[in-house]
Amino acid sequence: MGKERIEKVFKEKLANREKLFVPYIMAGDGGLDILQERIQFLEDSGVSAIELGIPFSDPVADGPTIQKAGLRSLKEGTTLKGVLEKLKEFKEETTVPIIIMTYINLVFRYGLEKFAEDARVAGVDGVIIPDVPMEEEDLVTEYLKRNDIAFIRLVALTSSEDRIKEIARRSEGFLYAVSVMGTTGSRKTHEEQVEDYLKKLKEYSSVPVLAGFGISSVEQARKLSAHCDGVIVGSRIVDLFHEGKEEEVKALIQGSIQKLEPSHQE
Ligand SMILES: O=P(O)(O)OC[C@@H](O)[C@@H](O)c1c[nH]c2ccccc12
Repeated sequence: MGKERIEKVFKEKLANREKLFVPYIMAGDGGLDILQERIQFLEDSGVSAIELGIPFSDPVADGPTIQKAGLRSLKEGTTLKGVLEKLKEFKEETTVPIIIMTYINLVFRYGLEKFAEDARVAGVDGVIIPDVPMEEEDLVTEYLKRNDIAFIRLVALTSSEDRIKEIARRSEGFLYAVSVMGTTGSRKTHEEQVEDYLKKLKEYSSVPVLAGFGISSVEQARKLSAHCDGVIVGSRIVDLFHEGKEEEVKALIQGSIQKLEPSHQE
């Protein structure tokens, strides 16, 4: 359970020459009653962990797809408390690591200490809180540490070398490399830049490095994970589930994992 579960599962998959795949889903999109079934489906499809979003009224880091999913979920009456209670109900049957993604406001409202404790009891292994900067993280990490929950850190393409080094040094569970693709500059230059960035992160980080943001196809997932340990896919998965295209979700996951053939030197 906890941080060790993430690290153990990831290590086993990597030792088995699989790339890591972490889907993001919005908790309560379609109602909390389907959460267990959805987690089970993803687990059976071979994911390495699940990033479970908590809906929030002011999701500053979310794109339009995830914002819409958040609104649907809020309409269903989803709360942080409700999600943790639901997870707790079936935690004995869940073997895939669960990572909660929430904004700090919701955590403050819940109570930091209580959140960390209730998350542990619910079987949560890690959390992502994108609006807590490195300079202010101690407040949160103290409680998470006590409950053995990994605080997953994000790095950006625009982070300075020193900042990248420091975040990588502190990383737990895995390092989330925000790798937005195809926005500025020529495609080639951009790809080279992302490649160097991921390679650098790999060098500094003692935990696996996963690339996320803007990945929606098997081709993109394979391209990026060639330079790191795997990928995180959010919006595409959220859309496919919403449209009822579960088989496409499975195909995206399984195509991206691309188990590597053992090399002849071994
Ligand atoms: O949706 P995308 O482009 O596939 O990117 C993943 C992302 O949505 C997911 O990890 C996420 C959802 N909300 C966030 C807020 C901050 C950081 C990350 C996230």
